[in-house]
Amino acid sequence: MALLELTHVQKSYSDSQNKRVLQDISLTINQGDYVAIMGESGAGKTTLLNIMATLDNPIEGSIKLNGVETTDLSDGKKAVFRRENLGFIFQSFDLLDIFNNRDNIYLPLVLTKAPKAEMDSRLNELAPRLGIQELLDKYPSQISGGQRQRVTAARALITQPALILADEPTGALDSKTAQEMLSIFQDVNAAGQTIVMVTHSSLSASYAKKTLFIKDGRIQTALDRGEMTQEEYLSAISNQLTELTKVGE
Ligand SMILES: Nc1ncnc2c1ncn2[C@@H]1O[C@H](COP(=O)(O)OP(=O)(O)OP(=O)(O)O)[C@@H](O)[C@H]1O
Repeated sequence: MALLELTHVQKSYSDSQNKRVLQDISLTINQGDYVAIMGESGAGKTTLLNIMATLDNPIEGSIKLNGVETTDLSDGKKAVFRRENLGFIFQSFDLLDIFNNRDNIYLPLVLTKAPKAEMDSRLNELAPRLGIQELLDKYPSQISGGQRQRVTAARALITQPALILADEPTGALDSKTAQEMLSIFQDVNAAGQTIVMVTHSSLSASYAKKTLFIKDGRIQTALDRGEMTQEEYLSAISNQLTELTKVGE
């Protein structure tokens, strides 16, 4: 079933001489997909993710999430829609320093008036997996960037959203913690949640089921993992990235 459908999406920013940052993006993400988005710096990956997230509007095109045309929603409705359908692991969507980490993680559930016992039981399951038990009573300003990233992941995962959107989720993590985060993503994906992840890391992308390569605001190519082992997929992704940088040289 199509969870997210982008049709002929175009984007330019008014302060960049109307250069098309996204040229003509059409893609479908089905329920249960795990999609990595790769491409060089400035290719348009974060812009695309922000548009999928309803945090930014395209200048042309349609975005349907769960069958709802999100470009037509008012800002208030978009906020409710995001809360009900999406989980964000974005650096720009940082934790609030007025709350400790536990309350930051609970916040999206508090907004949906979830019972406290339910919040506790979900956090008790997530916290050890993300290695954040010791951090829950601290405040975001008291922990490192990588630790904040893990707390942010808990905040995104605790609502069990239909679609998890992640921008460089392993960027600030050491390799062991990065592997942990990716294995959690694999588990939640196996349990039916859909993930879209922007990454510069071929290794991170090799955990996904499909990788989209963006160049100059267009999807240049897509690579399905299919029956490949993770090692074979990693090598295919690395080769594709090399090809991508060659084109137009
Ligand atoms: N708010 C903005 N206003 C003006 N131009 C922007 C804005 N955000 C991004 N851009 C421009 O749009 C283009 C695509 O940026 P985007 O951040 O989407 O790329 P990216 O592929 O995510 O890059 P990176 O890997 O470096 O994060 C770049 O040329 C960038 O300078």
